[in-house]
Amino acid sequence: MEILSVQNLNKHYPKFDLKNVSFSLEQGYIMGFIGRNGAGKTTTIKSIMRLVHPDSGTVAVMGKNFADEEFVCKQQIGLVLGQVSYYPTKKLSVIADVTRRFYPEWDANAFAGYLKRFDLDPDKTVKELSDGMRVKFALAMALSHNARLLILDEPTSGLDPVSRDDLLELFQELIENSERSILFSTQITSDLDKCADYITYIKNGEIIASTSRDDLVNSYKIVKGTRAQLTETLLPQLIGCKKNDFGFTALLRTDNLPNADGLEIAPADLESIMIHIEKE
Ligand SMILES: Nc1ncnc2c1ncn2[C@@H]1O[C@H](COP(=O)(O)OP(=O)(O)OP(=O)(O)O)[C@@H](O)[C@H]1O
Repeated sequence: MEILSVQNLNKHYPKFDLKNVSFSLEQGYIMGFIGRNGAGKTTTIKSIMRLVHPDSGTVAVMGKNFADEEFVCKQQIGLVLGQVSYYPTKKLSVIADVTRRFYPEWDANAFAGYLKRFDLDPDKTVKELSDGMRVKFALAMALSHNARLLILDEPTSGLDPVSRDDLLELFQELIENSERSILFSTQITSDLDKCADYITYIKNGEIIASTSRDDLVNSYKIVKGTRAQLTETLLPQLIGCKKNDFGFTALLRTDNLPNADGLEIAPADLESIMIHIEKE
């Protein structure tokens, strides 16, 4: 079942446009949302949640139109925005007490269980938590109102590699029974190599790919060659070609491999795909 469907979202800012953003996410999967700084990831997430008003477009959560049934849709979503701050001087237990009033499905036992599991002391204040603990606290809250869709804006930024790995393992565990899905934006593409089933890639406010990670990665190759191998036929097919004194490195669509005879060919990963596409 489609847990999230985004169709033709548009949002105009004086110096930026989100243009016809469309993608969808099935239940039971993790989707990574990538793009350079300023590409429009947060604006997309905020437009989905109607924290900013999109100029046009529709969002559906489990088949329900978000604009028509905002309350019902929001019950299904756990949103964790970057730099989760809440009220720094309030205790976790107090914040949870306020939050639970907005969620009829709030499960106090589940909340206590997640606090224990994430090693969070309810008597601590938010400012006493590390960045990783703040993300975990936000997740504990989202999971305690039984959110089916977790939308996380850069949840792993600012975390050390071990805490990031911990969190990625948790994400995978959270989708294990196929009831939940996770959409998370990140700059750290290696995190997505580890856990994302799907990738949505936004560039200058436009979605340039939304597909399975494997399909995306397999549809490109990294090619290297000498200057002499940079022929007129090959050149237009190279994406983000970087030249140096000895030769060149570029991205090539796998479909165009027949034109790469004699070149050194290596698999692409998300980072190299992004770097070459952005350089183009
Ligand atoms: N309230 C606003 N008013 C005007 N412009 C805005 C507003 N919010 C965001 N923008 C602009 O929209 C563009 C996209 O910003 P957005 O925060 O969505 O990018 P992002 O992909 O999340 O970037 P980052 O990875 O740096 O967080 C930027 O050029 C930003 O300056």
